[in-house]
Amino acid sequence: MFSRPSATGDALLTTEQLTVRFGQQPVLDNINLVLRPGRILTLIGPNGSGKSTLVKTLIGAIKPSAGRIIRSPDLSVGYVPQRLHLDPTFPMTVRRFINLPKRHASHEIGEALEQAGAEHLLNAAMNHLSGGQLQRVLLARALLSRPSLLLLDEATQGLDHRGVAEFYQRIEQIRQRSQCAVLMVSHDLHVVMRTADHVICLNGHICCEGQPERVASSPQYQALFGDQTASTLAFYRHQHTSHHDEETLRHAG
Ligand SMILES: Nc1ncnc2c1ncn2[C@@H]1O[C@H](COP(=O)(O)OP(=O)(O)OP(=O)(O)O)[C@@H](O)[C@H]1O
Repeated sequence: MFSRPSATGDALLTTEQLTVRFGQQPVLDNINLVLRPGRILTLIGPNGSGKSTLVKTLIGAIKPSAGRIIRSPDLSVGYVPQRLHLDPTFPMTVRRFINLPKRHASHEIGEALEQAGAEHLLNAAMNHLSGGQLQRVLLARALLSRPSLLLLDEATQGLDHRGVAEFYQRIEQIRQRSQCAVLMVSHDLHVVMRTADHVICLNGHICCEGQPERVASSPQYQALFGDQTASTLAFYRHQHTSHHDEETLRHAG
């Protein structure tokens, strides 16, 4: 599981007292986390709480002001960004986009697109993709590096409920198939509470973390997400009660 980095063991990536400032503005303070193979860690937090900054620091795009990141030699990162800025006047197919900056063999591209549910989009124009289709293409591109760690920064932004559920299902299938670790930034509190192994609630610093129910019932979480807490917890309990009932029924049957 994720734990404080006293013993990093088989960790893919560990941060120790990671701190980021933009000029004089502190954005991340004393972040300690451990990412282990095959686990799903979800980052939640209000707007501006430093989630994207943390992800960008982990991929090396932002230099920490203090602290350090320890990366395993086995670490290979696949990154799905929050946004993609493409010049709308510059036509580009998915095939071409996915071969940037490095060309890949056709069978590898086919496999990555299939895993991401985007096999039919190979010859589509990038600037004609819907939000959900674009996310799948970005996911396919991230999978091409055969990541041991998949980093997703609000990958479900703009998707409807069904799109969100499908996306999370797909990530779970990918995790099971490749045993990669997943770190995702999410505002989908309901889904987070159902799918994450470990949740970190960020607000410049880690204000609470642990298994979903523990986080959802913590005072720090409630202070940040108060109005959403009751429904999130109710949803979580309903899901678990339903699973429990199914189990009981199965055993009884
Ligand atoms: N390059 C930058 N230069 C200066 N300030 C920045 C920079 N990038 C982010 N910030 C600031 O750092 C803070 C954290 O931003 P960040 O994007 O990490 O938050 P977030 O939790 O991902 O927010 P959201 O949920 O809205 O995506 C914000 O106050 C933001 O304005």
